[in-house]
Amino acid sequence: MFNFLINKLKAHPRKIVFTEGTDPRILEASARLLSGTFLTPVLVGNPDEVQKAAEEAGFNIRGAEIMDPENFPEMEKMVSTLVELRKGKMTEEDCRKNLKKGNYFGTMLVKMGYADALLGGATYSTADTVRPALQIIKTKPGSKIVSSCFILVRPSATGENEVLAMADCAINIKPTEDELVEIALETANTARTFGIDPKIAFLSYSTMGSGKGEDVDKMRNACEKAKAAAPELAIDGELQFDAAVSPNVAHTKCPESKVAGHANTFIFPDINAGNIGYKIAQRLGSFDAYGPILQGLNAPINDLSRGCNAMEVYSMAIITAGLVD
Ligand SMILES: CC(C)(COP(=O)(O)OP(=O)(O)OC[C@H]1O[C@@H](n2cnc3c(N)ncnc32)[C@H](O)[C@@H]1OP(=O)(O)O)[C@@H](O)C(=O)NCCC(=O)NCCS
Ligand SMILES: CC(=O)OP(=O)(O)O
Repeated sequence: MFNFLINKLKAHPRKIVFTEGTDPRILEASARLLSGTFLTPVLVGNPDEVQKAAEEAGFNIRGAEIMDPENFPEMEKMVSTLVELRKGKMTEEDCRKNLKKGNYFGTMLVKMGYADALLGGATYSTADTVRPALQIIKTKPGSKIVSSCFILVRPSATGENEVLAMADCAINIKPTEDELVEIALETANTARTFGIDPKIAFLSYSTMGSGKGEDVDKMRNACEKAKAAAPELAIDGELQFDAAVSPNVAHTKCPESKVAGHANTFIFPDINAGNIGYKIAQRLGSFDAYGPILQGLNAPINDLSRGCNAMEVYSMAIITAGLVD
């Protein structure tokens, strides 16, 4: 599934920071990455503790770099760089305190070029993983917000993977109409990267006016704005999930829609729906979930679900570093 990213990394090997260097899932994924030699793990933590955790868990992490915020030779330079970046928003004392934590320290390792990418969130919450990136790395030119998308993969009976994209399941709590448009267009790009020809459904509890309410209006308006912004894309809404994915239901509820019944890229109205929706697909629908993949950020930094396993960490590391331009 991710061979295209592995091949890219083989041509340009990278370094990826893991902010939770003693977590057994991170250590297992690191050992696996080290055997591939295309991605060097940079494990944040005390070297003795990281080595001890690796030995106890039985993983060989020879070749990994271990960086300890308590003993980092360039810490003074890092503090002054962060003070400058957060001028008026963080005092020097705040910066020193924050840089003792793996999330801020790791993000600054990327910002200052010690590493190419970062993956965190095995134990940190999404907010604590993403906040340093929002504050320090910022949005890339042309993006107003950072959003996120999940790629969901399920092997099908025909042997071909079923691949879907879902957004925003992790970052923007109550996106506005314009933010939903940006989320949809970014997600279409991410979907294409993973081989999906995006058919985008703006999801709701209503199909084409069958239900009423301001949340319905928001999804319909956002859908119309997205169509106007990207007329070349297949976009429709507002659609209920059954109308979006089932040709039979689509035939009954909205036979004129070209997206309904065949949608593969789903835009949720808010994070409640999105986060619950992707976890239902993952836990009850037998989909593997890769994400949240951050979109619109100025450097490749990604989050993990705290419920992740070592194989998901391994795949997310490849996705994160493989998306470096
Ligand atoms: C992402 C999130 C942590 C940001 O919230 P926050 O830290 O309270 O954000 P703040 O409003 O204090 O903003 C912090 C900085 O991030 C920036 N920011 C916040 N949200 C942003 C977004 N979506 N895109 C770009 N920048 C953003 C702000 O502009 C601000 O920058 P500044 O300090 O340089 O001015 C918050 O939206 C959140 O908790 N989202 C849900 C996370 C979650 O629980 N997901 C479920 C599990 S995956
Ligand atoms: C993405 C997500 O839901 O993360 P967590 O499970 O860690 O809250």
